[in-house]
Formats: sequence, structure tokens, C-alpha cells
Amino acid sequence: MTDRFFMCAPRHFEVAYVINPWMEGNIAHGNNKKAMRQWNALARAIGKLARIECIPAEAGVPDMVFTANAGLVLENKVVLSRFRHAQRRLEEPYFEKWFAEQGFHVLTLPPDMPFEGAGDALLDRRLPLLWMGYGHRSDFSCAALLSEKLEIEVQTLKLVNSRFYHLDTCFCPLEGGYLMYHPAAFDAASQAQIAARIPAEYRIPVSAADAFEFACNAVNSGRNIFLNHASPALTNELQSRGFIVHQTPLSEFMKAGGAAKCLTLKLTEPRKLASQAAA
Ligand SMILES: NC(=O)NCCC[C@H](N)C(=O)O
Repeated sequence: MTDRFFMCAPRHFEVAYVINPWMEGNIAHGNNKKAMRQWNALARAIGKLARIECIPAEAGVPDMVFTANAGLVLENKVVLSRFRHAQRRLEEPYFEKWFAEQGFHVLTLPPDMPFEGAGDALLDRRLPLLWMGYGHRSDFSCAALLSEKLEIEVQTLKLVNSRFYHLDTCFCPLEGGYLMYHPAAFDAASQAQIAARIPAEYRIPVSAADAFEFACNAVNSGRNIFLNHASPALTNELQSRGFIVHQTPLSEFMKAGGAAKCLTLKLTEPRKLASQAAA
């Protein structure tokens, strides 16, 4: 199956407010032309292997480019995001309309329950399991509702470093059941949960230096991994597991707290993965 990824061009992208530590000091320090070049390079690279579907960019919602936060997709269902911050709530109607037009069954959470989509909710690639991060953006109480609405087990993970405010900034399930993650971004109980669920040989711990370069914020399609930057050590580690690493600089988006994964939302999320079907 050819993967499909949902994206939004950075036509109106800028750092216009501060809602995470990466944005501090970056208001009006962006270069929109450079952002457009970096985004086009990412879209071109992913587009060689997968299909890219874009929503038109809207003015007044500069973070709309981070489509990972539009919602959480599983098969033909999408649980729409309810952003914690007012600045991003303005994106919700655009995403809702797009998903409905594409034929998704759009599900919503109660209005007082922040949930930031695939920024904080990531499907495991071996287990029938949804990992959900909380502590900064998505509310812990979403876990039970997501489990009920999507009929899937949810494992919550507590995020403890404000630089890693979304799960996808520090945690990346990979094809074949591997997991690339930055352990220090999680509390001790969550680190223990990860260790209990994922065998040691499938865990790929990422150093602080790589995590701060958004290495965990990676797009995975089959054996291919797209990311801003990975050290030679991490690249070797991923290659030794059979992955092909594509580095594509995304410094303009890091000024807003996002990189490759945040700029995409995978639309092809079958419930039964090939690896599970074989099991
Ligand atoms: N981590 C993600 O999934 N998305 C990046 C979102 C950046 C945006 N400036 C935000 O703070 O919500």
C-alpha cells in the first residue's frame, strides 16, 4: 500500500506568538522563503515514495503547517484535535472541513478536553496499541475516551521536559516494532512502561544532542525515515536495523517547535499492520 501524508504549505507560516520554549525569542525572526524551500524539499523527498495531500494554507493560523496536530487517524476515523492554546484553536474548523470532505468519519472530544492529535498520540508499529503523551498539551483524561472511540488499548506516557512538549518530539514508533525515543523526556514510571512493552533489542534510545535536533520527530514510511538531522551514531544505529535515513534540514520550523513529523500526518493507518497480520 502506498502511504498517504497530509501536509499544509508554509505560505502563512511565521512565529507570531509563544506557546512552547522553542518559539521564545523567535517572533519575527523567521525567513518565510527559506521555510518554503525547506518544506518543498521535505515534501519532494517524501513524495518520491508516498502520496502527499495538501490542505490550502489559511492566513491568521501560522502553525497550521503542523498538520500532525490536526487529529489522530485510525482507518477511516479521525479524532479531531482540541488545541490547548486559543491561537491554535482557530485551525480546528479548517481541519474538520478537510477531513469531512475526504470522507473520514470525524469524531470529536468534549470541548474542555485538550487533545493535540498525532502530536501526542502515536500508534505502535507492532502492538495493537496507541501511545499517548500528556503533561503539556493533551489532557490525561483523553486516554479513556480515545480507547473507547477507537477501540484500542491506550498506554499513557508522562512528558516531563517542556522542550519535548508533544510526544512526537521525543518518541517515534518505527516499522517492524522498533522505537526511537529520548528516555529523559519521560518520567520514571513511563520509562518503565516503555521498557515493559518494547523488548530491549527493539528500543533505540536517542541522545539529548540528537533529540534537540528533532531526530525523534521523524517521518517513517516503510524502511525510509525522514528527519531534520541525525548524528553519524544514530544514523548507523538506524541503518543497522535496515532503515534508510534521509536528512532534510528544517531549521525554520524548529523555531516554532516542530520538524519533519510535525509537518505531516499519515493518513494510511490500517488497524492490522502487516507485522501483526503475520503474527
Ligand atoms: N510537535 C508537533 O506535533 N507539532 C509542532 C507544533 C508547533 C506549534 N508551534 C505548537 O507549539 O503547537
